[in-house]
Amino acid sequence: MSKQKLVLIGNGMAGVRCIEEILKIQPERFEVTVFGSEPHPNYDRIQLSNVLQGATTIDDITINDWNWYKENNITLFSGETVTNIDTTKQIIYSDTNREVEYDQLILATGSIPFILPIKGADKKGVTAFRNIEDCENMIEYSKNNKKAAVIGGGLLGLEAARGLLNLGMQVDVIHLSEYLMDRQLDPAAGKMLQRELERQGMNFYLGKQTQEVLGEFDVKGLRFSDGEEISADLVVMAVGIKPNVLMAQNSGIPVNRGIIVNDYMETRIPNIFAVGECAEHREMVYGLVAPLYEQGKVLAKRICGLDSKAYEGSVLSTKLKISGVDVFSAGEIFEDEQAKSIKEFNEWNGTYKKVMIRNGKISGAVLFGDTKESNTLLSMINKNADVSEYLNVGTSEPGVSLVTSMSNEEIICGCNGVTKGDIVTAIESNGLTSIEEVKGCTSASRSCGGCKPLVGDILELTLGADFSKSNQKESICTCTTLSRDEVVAEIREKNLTHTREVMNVLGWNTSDGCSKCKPALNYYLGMIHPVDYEDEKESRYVNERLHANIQKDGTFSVVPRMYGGVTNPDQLRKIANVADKYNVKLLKVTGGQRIDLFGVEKEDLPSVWADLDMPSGYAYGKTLRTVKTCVGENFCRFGTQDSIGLGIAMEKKFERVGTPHKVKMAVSACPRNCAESGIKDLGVVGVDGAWEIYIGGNGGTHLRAAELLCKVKTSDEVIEITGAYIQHYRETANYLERTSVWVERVGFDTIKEIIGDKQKRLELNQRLDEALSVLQEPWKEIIESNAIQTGLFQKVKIPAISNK
Ligand SMILES: Cc1cc2nc3c(=O)[nH]c(=O)nc-3n(C[C@H](O)[C@H](O)[C@H](O)COP(=O)(O)OP(=O)(O)OC[C@H]3O[C@@H](n4cnc5c(N)ncnc54)[C@H](O)[C@@H]3O)c2cc1C
Ligand SMILES: NC(=O)c1ccc[n+]([C@@H]2O[C@H](COP(=O)([O-])OP(=O)(O)OC[C@H]3O[C@@H](n4cnc5c(N)ncnc54)[C@H](O)[C@@H]3O)[C@@H](O)[C@H]2O)c1
Ligand code: SF4
Ligand code: FES
Repeated sequence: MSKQKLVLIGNGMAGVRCIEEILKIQPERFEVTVFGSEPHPNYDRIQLSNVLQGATTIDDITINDWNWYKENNITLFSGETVTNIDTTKQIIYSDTNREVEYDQLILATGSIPFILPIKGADKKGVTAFRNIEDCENMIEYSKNNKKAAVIGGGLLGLEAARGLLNLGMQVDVIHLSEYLMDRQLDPAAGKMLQRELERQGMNFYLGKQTQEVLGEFDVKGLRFSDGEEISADLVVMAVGIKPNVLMAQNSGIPVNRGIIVNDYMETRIPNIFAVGECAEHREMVYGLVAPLYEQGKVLAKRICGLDSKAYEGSVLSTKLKISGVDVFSAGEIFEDEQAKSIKEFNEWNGTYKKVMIRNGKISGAVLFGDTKESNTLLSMINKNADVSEYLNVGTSEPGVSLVTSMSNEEIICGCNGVTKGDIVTAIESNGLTSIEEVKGCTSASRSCGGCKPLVGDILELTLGADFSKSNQKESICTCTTLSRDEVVAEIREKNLTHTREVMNVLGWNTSDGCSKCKPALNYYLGMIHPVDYEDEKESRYVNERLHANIQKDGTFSVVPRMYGGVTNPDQLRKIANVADKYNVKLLKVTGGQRIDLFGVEKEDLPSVWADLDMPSGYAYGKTLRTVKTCVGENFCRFGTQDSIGLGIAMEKKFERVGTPHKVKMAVSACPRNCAESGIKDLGVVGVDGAWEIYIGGNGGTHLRAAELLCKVKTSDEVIEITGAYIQHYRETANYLERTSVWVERVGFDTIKEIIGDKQKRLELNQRLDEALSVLQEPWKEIIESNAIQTGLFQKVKIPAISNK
């Protein structure tokens, strides 16, 4: 019997997922043809935000590569748009004049971004944010332009804004409503979100209607309806989307806002179905993958002729994908006569929780600052749980994973609708041992990736001692299948000495590597060959290349070192003189007890350093940042030890050496802990004639208390332990892994055992001393090199060497 011809129009997330579901049920039933306007294989659109934010690359976001189509005998016409459908003859026509017959046809044409119909919207520099090309354009634009304006403070606009900040642009967000994410949050959460994003560097214009894009050919700015104008080199429109239905409509398929479908995704024309953002079901169109994937499952069964449950609509839930901002919203979010809420607001922690109740049932939730309960709440909303169930949920003990107390019905992966029970069953019946295997088997973590940590926790819970998080093989980037440990082992074994050589010898699938692997390889090579390796500056991030921190207005901040946070009148005078001479816009005492000079022009940096004549504080570097100290025995009534002396000695000894990520230390002379030793990568606390050493603390976005490693008597012992700890971290952590994450991954007890071993401690210190022995003061090196100044700081300006 000849196969039925199944044609899919739209090679996006919803359509291709539906084909996958069909292949799972009846792999041989159809001859499948796919048309896609975009010249790419099926990719994860969700991850474009992460690409823009620099957390992943375009190469990493392919869901099904070209081979997948071949392996499944699917004919793919990519970069080809279907222009018309003859619904009587059952033929489709494309823009290359191709004609293809179908027995069954799926429309999955997605949405198109809404572009405000205002004057100037067609100028060069105005873009939407929907596909790979938009993303690449923005990245390209950011290289030569400084100011971006994002119109729309919804999910897409804010994720785009964060990406543009990461790309070094100054970002204004223009929003119609008085508070952000007005479709997903209430005003309280919207305002909290605004404060947090302002802290991250975004600037907001709220309650503003954009009237015109200014500029002759290129964008120069925006004018609002109240007459106010702002300047901009790039304008991103993120004001919503509309279902892409024109071609279907012109072909006579009934359309309202979207293509009208029933509970089985059937349109009103025989043998034509619609799925995804282009479909309108019970007067709803959806713009998130979870409902689209549910629709795809129902349609797959229908098309394969199996009895399927009707699609009855979905509860919407969203999380904002911006690092350091936890926001969750699901179901209904506004109170009315029947819908009441339970609210908890913790101003101190900056957290907010609102749980909505309609007719005694949980009907929605908004979480800000702490989204741990999001999975539990989403499950409750989905099953219409009674409010008593919510009130009886206990909080999990600190340090115990949330998944321990979750029931099997609770959803772990919101995007793909996968429950804890599904994952546990898959692990047990298929012998799965890694997140990647769980992803392949259940689809959990396959879309936005936000549920990965919970999947890891379920593996650990189910496999117990057989599961080791540190054994999870993850390649360092998509240029290679090798993990960090494998790459490091190969560099050592084959004595590789350059990044290019590593890429060639280890069979990289790209010629130049990518933004993930290049700096990582540069670090690993430097760690392995500390004396001979010549640092590849071009592989480093901009702040490290220029030895200063770029600010949102394109100027730089300069932080000279002040050992142990101690300064003197001479240094202060020099800083004051430099501030006057170079019009420094802001002088600020940092959390690390030193002085930051903000607003220095790039070309002035070498002269500023020469005039300061102080060492670099490495405030930009992946190395030791500061050793914060309390006043200690010299002045404090409670101090019994010399915290300042020890802090200065540590800072002088360990400064400049490259580490996988930044390292912060502190020394307090008594348990009152004025230097905050408990939240540092390494913290020292004076107690009864001894020093306690704590490791793995973090005071940043993922707050973590440091753990007590050991107690020693003398300052020399502190320095010896610290040296071993730093070197062990240098040798075993992944590039860009903070000690707080490393300690958890490798295991505190393992680290304690290695540092506790006298011989190993000695060897680690010897290797660290070798690395320390060749380091130079970077500012001095630049001041003395004409070539570096010309190459890196544009204007040739030879500063006078200080006559001190
Ligand atoms: C930056 C960004 C971040 C996002 N983040 C999230 C998130 O965190 N969570 C979430 O759930 N959702 C998120 N979304 C939304 C999610 O990506 C979409 O809901 C999903 O991709 C829609 O799938 P779809 O298949 O319906 O449409 P699409 O993925 O848009 O696919 C439709 C495809 O059809 C093609 N096409 C259209 N017409 C034709 C034609 N006539 N002929 C041939 N091909 C055609 C289009 O070119 C397109 O490739 C995000 C979206 C963006 C842009
Ligand atoms: N994390 C996520 O889940 C995520 C991330 C990105 C995109 N998406 C999806 O992508 C789609 C597009 O996202 P979106 O944020 O563009 O849509 P949206 O509709 O959620 O938000 C658009 C926002 O723009 C505002 N707006 C409308 N007109 C405006 C104007 N003239 N000036 C200023 N602001 C205006 C609206 O008030 C609204 O808050 C949505 O379906 C969204 O769910 C989801
Ligand atoms: S930590 Fe103790 S010794 Fe140091 S300043 Fe505070 S109270 Fe004084
Ligand atoms: S929650 Fe998005 S992939 Fe699991």
